[in-house]
Amino acid sequence: MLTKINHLGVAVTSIEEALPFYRDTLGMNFAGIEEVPSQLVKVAFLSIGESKIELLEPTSAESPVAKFLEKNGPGVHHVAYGVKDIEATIARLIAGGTRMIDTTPRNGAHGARIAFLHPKSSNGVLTELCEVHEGSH
Ligand SMILES: C[C@@H](C(=O)O)C(=O)SCCNC(=O)CCNC(=O)[C@H](O)C(C)(C)COP(=O)(O)OP(=O)(O)OC[C@H]1O[C@@H](n2cnc3c(N)ncnc32)[C@H](O)[C@@H]1OP(=O)(O)O
Ligand SMILES: [Co+2]
Repeated sequence: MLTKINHLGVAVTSIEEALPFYRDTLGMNFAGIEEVPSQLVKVAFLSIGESKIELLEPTSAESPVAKFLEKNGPGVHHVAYGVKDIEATIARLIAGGTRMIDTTPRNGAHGARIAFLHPKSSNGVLTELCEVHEGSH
């Protein structure tokens, strides 16, 4: 069902201020910045080997990330797992009683299709499914 961890989402107040730590101090590969209007965030991707860190900056006070930052300050926001067939995975989770935030896929970064599980249904960890195809994302 899940293939591997696709990325870890980290909430930041400013990508510009957070980026030097990841790119320069830790030496991760900076893969660019993208705005994702459907989620009201701007994201920066950094890669290390097969793994990625997604820095999330809210673009509006209504953004889920703005609410998270208000409550918790900057920090780890979600874990995203790669899946091959997101509809089938969502259906299987719903059938098993998991509470989904998204019952149908939404558009995420790089045009990937994503869906979130509610943290109350995943032991307090906001969890994202991310449909990934070979050679992309
Ligand atoms: C670009 C894209 C991509 O990868 O391609 C992305 O990742 S976009 C990443 C940004 N997008 C998203 O996060 C979309 C999915 N998230 C959401 O829909 C929302 O943030 C919810 C997770 C439903 C929370 O919204 P809500 O309005 O209910 O906020 P709330 O503060 O009242 O939270 C309700 C309960 O969930 C907990 N909660 C909230 N956010 C959490 C998080 N990130 N991790 C763990 N727990 C979390 C709160 O502490 C609270 O628990 P207590 O009740 O115990 O106090
Ligand atoms: Co994400």
